Amino acid sequence: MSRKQVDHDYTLRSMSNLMGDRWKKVNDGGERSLIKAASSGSISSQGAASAGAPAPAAASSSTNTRDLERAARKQFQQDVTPAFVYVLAVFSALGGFLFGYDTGVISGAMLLLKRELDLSALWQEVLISSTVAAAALSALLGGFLNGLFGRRVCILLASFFFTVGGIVLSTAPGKEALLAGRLIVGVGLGIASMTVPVYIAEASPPHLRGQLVTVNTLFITGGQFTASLIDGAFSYMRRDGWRYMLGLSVLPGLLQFIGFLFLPESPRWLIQCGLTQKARRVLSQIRGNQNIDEEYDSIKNSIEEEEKESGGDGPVIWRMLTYPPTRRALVVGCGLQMFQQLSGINTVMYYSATILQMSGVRDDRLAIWLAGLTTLTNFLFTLLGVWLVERVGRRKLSLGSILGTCLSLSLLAVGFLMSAQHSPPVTVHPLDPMMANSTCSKYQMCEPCMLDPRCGFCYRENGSTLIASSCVSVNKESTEHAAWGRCSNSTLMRDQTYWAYNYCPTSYSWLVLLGLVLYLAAFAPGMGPMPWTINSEIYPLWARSTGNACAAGVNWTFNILVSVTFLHLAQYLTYYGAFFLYSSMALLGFIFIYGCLPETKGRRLEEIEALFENQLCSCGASDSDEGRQVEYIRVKGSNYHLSDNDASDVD
Ligand SMILES: O[C@H]1[C@H](O)[C@@H](O)[C@H](O)[C@@H](O)[C@H]1O
Repeated sequence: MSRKQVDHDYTLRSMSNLMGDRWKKVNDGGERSLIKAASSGSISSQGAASAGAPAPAAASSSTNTRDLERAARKQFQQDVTPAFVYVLAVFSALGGFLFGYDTGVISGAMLLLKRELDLSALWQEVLISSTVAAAALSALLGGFLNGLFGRRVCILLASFFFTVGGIVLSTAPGKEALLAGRLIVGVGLGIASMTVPVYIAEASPPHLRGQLVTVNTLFITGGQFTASLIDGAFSYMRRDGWRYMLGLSVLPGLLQFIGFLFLPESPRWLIQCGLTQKARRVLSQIRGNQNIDEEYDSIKNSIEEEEKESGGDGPVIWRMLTYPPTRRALVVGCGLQMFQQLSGINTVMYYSATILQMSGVRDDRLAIWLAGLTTLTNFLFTLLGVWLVERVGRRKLSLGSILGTCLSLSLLAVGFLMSAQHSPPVTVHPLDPMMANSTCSKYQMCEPCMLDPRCGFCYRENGSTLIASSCVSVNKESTEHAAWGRCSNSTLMRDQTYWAYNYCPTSYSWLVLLGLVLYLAAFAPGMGPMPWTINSEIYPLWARSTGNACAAGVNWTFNILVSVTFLHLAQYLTYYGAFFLYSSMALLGFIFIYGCLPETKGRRLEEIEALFENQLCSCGASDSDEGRQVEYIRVKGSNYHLSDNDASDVD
């Protein structure tokens, strides 16, 4: 399949409203082809009919024509996109919002929780990572549930888990109940993360599919931003503030649950299950006043064909692995998710507060609010992705994004390297009153001192010079203070005395800050959303839920792997080593995407399987006509050709 071609039945009703008199002005010969065929030989059965139309009109009419074409496109898209599809996408994307909210809110909640419930470091780790681990497992299980019960039931199930989890968390009497709540929320996250993109993709018309699925990632980053605002607001409430932070997720969970009691099942899943009458009803409901015969037939035919081709019995995953096109799609889908996480997004987000502290923001509260700026930047640049996805396509967007990610990670690494090379020396070595010869007092420079998780750097600042700097053991209860000495509590910390844990004061912080901003600007529009969007469209229907389940499972697994290993990585490789490593991962990701990802923009879900029929990594050869979007509308036997690229003429 080399060219996208959408063939819609279209009544003259809306077209004639639109063209009215102008049509009469340029035509006096009754109904015939309005626009000549695509200049570069976009011949199809319908296109061929157009090609036989009379010669092009004079150049003077070309401006009119372009206006006409633009207006026709607008009208066409308005008619094929009833508001219902948007309602459906927004209610589904609440799952994305909860994904972002529940993964983001925990860092702020933990600051309060650890004090109030006296949590050990192990319990803190367990509470944070249990959700991600549960999500990884339930995403895999979600594939099975999706195939069995359908997308709608799975989304209902996920929102039920979000709601119950939120209630358990906000009323938890102790850490065990908190763990139960976090696990329940994690199960919801896994199911929602794999189901929502599939559901939106299956309900959307092809020209909007990328945008609407990308909206789900916009909701993820929106959820992360909201979580940072809520964390900031409730951080002032020392007692029980965490109950509100964790419990507020009940509201969107409940809203989604109620919404989905009324929203329909995916028509594609219904057809697959043989519920054809219901599928027809749903399809015409979500396509508004459109004639759905052609779309319905095309889905039905391709399901029948797919089933014949993929053949054989056995578990879906086995059939996927033994059938070359789905095996290739699975490699691409899982590879994208893996490289998304290996590019270190969650480390960068998590580490942003420290990066800000390095830049001289010393007030804790201010650092929390400023960390909100990081999540806001992530959100705003994802918005750019929503705008770009249908304009430049998935492949170019992913390639540009991962290249930018790779370069900005290198800049971050250089920033850390410069900071390390100009690391301030330890000038005083006070004796540790508790353990006379602790390791901390042996360090001569700030860099090794801060890389050791047991130590922190205590110093005074006189203008821009550091004086009386020492490396001291950290307080075991809270990393905000030293275990002893002048940095051990706020009252002793007068006269420009500061405690730096996890970072060193540096004059190169601007470089790190610049790297952070560029990183988010590059990652968020492409590598953030594209793995989800592309996975929702590259598998044939019979393999879609399993394919998405595997890819989401890979995403969550690498998420936990990268975040759990970061501090150890930093300890062994230093910060700049860790960021250079992420940068090389992004470079590998670039090569992978360049070689293996075909363009899926504008194609019908049923056409996409053909893109994976050839050898796996053919450097995008299958999308030679990428960007050419050709849509045909049948106007009582005539052909209207909408082309993005041509200045077509009216005959
Ligand atoms: O696509 C999302 C998004 O980019 C988030 O910001 C990130 O935290 C998730 O891990 C990722 O899957």
